[in-house]
Order: sequence, then C-alpha cells, then structure tokens
Amino acid sequence: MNRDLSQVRQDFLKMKLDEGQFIQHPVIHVKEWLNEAIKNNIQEPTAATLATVSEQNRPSSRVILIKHIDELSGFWFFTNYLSRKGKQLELNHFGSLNFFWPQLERQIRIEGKVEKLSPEQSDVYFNSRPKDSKISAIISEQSQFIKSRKILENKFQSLKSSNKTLIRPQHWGGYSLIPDMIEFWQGRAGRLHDRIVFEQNGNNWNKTRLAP
Ligand SMILES: Cc1cc2nc3c(=O)[nH]c(=O)nc-3n(C[C@H](O)[C@H](O)[C@H](O)COP(=O)(O)O)c2cc1C
Ligand code: PXP
Repeated sequence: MNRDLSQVRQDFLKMKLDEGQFIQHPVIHVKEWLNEAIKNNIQEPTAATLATVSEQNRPSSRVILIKHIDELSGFWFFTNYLSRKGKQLELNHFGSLNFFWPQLERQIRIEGKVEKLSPEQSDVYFNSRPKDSKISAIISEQSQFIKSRKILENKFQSLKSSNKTLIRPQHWGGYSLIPDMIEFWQGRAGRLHDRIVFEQNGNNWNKTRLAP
C-alpha cells in the first residue's frame, strides 16, 4: 500500500512553556524533564540522537543512551572510540544531542564540545554493565564491516565460555558533551510551539524565546 504521508500529522495540545518556569541552570531543567519522562514510563527515556560531523563536513547521527548529567561535566555517553562517531569526534570536537519524548510532546536540543571521560570514569561505568554487554563491547569492532553475524556470535560465545576476566578495552569508554546551547521545545496547537533557548555567555546563560 502506498500511503499518503502528507496527511499524517498530530496536533500537540498537552502543555505550554513560560519563560518564568526556567529560573535555574538549564542543565537542571533538562534533568527535570528527563525525570518526568522516566516517571511517565516513556520507552528509552535516556535515548538521545547524537550528531557529529565528518572531515568532509558531512553530518551523521545515531541514537545513544545518556548515562549521567550534571551542570559541570555535562552529558555522558559510552561507546567505541574507534567507531564512526568516535573517529568523527577525534577530528571535530563539536556535537549535538536531541531528546524527543513524543508522549510529552517535548524536544530538547543541546549543542557543545565533546570530551573523552577519564579511563577511571570509563572503568566505573564499564564494570557496572551486565556481563553480556561487556562481552559485546569487547568483541564488537563497532562500525566495521563484518562477513556474517555468525562470526560475531562465535566470538561472543568463545569469550563467554572462557570465563576470562572482562576488562574494559582501551578503545571503549565515555564521552561528555559540555553544553553551550540548550533549547526546550514544547509542542503547541496549530504548530505555534514554545521554544525557550539558553546560550552560554561566559559564566552566565542568556535565556530567550525563539519563534516556532
Ligand atoms: C535506543 C538505542 C540506544 C543506543 N545506545 C547506544 C550507546 O549508548 N552507545 C553506542 O555506542 N551505541 C548505541 N546505540 C547504537 C548506535 O545508534 C549506533 O548504531 C552505533 O553506536 C554505531 O554508530 P556509528 O557507526 O555512527 O559510530 C544505540 C541504539 C539505539 C537505537
Ligand atoms: N553500546 C551499544 C552498542 C548499545 O546498543 C547501547 C544501548 O543500546 C549502549 C552501548 C549503551 O547502553 P548500556 O550501557 O545500557 O548497554
């Protein structure tokens, strides 16, 4: 069936944003919105789309899970440093994150510089992961071509049955995106949405409203 996508749409009616409700550091408001997403049982509430840029200035994006947020050290995620995103971040340290929680009709856009976490911070998170996830991180050369799924499964089973200690590979670890721009978006009726944006200005954050 060839569906007419041009008429697929939903109106956003649930909530609104006032400048006055954003009185704290914008990262604190991100944490509040994320907590509301968790309380509302939204699937994968910590998932965000991470965009990076290649050497040829081509953007690419993929979903990652945010594992820690604070005002000083930003938004943490974990991945393979030799992956496509890892290679892009090596050359261009800027990235963006996008959370979309459809059930709350909310989006948050975040931009900033991405830095590697320390090996100690990466160890702490790696060691907290379930055994199978550790094995996958060790055996998967993320973003490389593989001949078949069977090869991956054989590597997985072989390490699993070896009972070797599962140590974090040096090429697997955390990054932190340190924000300099955070936009809170709330869907409104008839596409007349609310957008409140924070931009960093030295030690302060300027708050403004953007047209939808
Ligand atoms: C819900 C969800 C969460 C994901 N979380 C992560 C993550 O935290 N880290 C990661 O490396 N890949 C994660 N992935 C896989 C990535 O989207 C992506 O396929 C992978 O990182 C390779 O991307 P790259 O080739 O651009 O480096 C996740 C995918 C989904 C759909
Ligand atoms: N690495 C990969 C390849 C993933 O797919 C995910 C989540 O889907 C993660 C890391 C991060 O999540 P977790 O550390 O909770 O497994």
